[in-house]
Amino acid sequence: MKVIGITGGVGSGKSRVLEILEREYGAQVIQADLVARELMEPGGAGYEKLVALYGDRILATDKTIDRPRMAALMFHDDEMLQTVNGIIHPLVWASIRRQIEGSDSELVVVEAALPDENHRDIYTELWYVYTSEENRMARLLEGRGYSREKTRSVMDSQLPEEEFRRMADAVVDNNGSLEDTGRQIALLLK
Ligand SMILES: CC(C)(COP(=O)(O)OP(=O)(O)OC[C@H]1O[C@@H](n2cnc3c(N)ncnc32)[C@H](O)[C@@H]1O)[C@@H](O)C(=O)NCCC(=O)NCCS
Ligand SMILES: Nc1ncnc2c1ncn2[C@@H]1O[C@H](COP(=O)(O)OP(=O)(O)OP(=O)(O)O)[C@@H](O)[C@H]1O
Repeated sequence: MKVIGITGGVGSGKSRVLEILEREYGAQVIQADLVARELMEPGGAGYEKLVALYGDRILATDKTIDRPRMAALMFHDDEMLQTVNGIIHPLVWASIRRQIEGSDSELVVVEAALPDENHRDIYTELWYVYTSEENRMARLLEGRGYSREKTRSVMDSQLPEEEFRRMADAVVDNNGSLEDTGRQIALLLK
């Protein structure tokens, strides 16, 4: 089994790269963001811990976690960011490891915006999806309706580009068309 990690900053195109790997190469896809989301639903292992710490400040009226509100708090408060990461990330990595162990797929792809040196052993290879900040900003404003301010605060909460490059085994440049990105992926998988 080959396990490829896909990392990169917010809006760099990780999900698009995942789609190509799933559609054209039959990869099984695991997304850390989605794993975290499930853990934070009522009944999930992370929900009680976060609610015990932050209470109504992060809850919607139906008692689910109010994600836009939590983003507005967390991406502007480094202490909260570190605390949430400390609660959620160990649970996310444990879940990802279990899913890989239980998989019989030849190719598994793990999308993680936040690569962690301590979990590098999960991947056979780690790819960094590189897109300039200007292009990411433009794509997120247009494609996802993010505000400039939200995008900036998430970017500032993530690793700097040099760190991503240092950890990665390969770089996929997604500044051009998706066809171009697809060609780079084909070469990397040769
Ligand atoms: C704050 C939350 C509720 C905001 O949810 P929302 O639906 O608005 O955004 P979404 O989850 O799509 O994330 C938006 C962008 O921020 C990035 N991001 C999310 N969490 C983090 C974090 N802890 N540090 C840096 N970037 C992050 C995502 O990769 C994505 O690029 C959510 O991001 C969250 O619960 N984060 C903490 C859990 C976490 O670290 N998840 C990331 C993968 S493990
Ligand atoms: N090569 C490309 N050309 C044009 N638009 C693109 C390209 N790649 C991605 N996009 C668009 O940019 C936006 C961000 O891409 P995507 O959702 O794949 O990023 P991501 O890295 O998965 O984001 P996140 O970190 O939030 O999970 C989307 O609207 C997507 O359609």
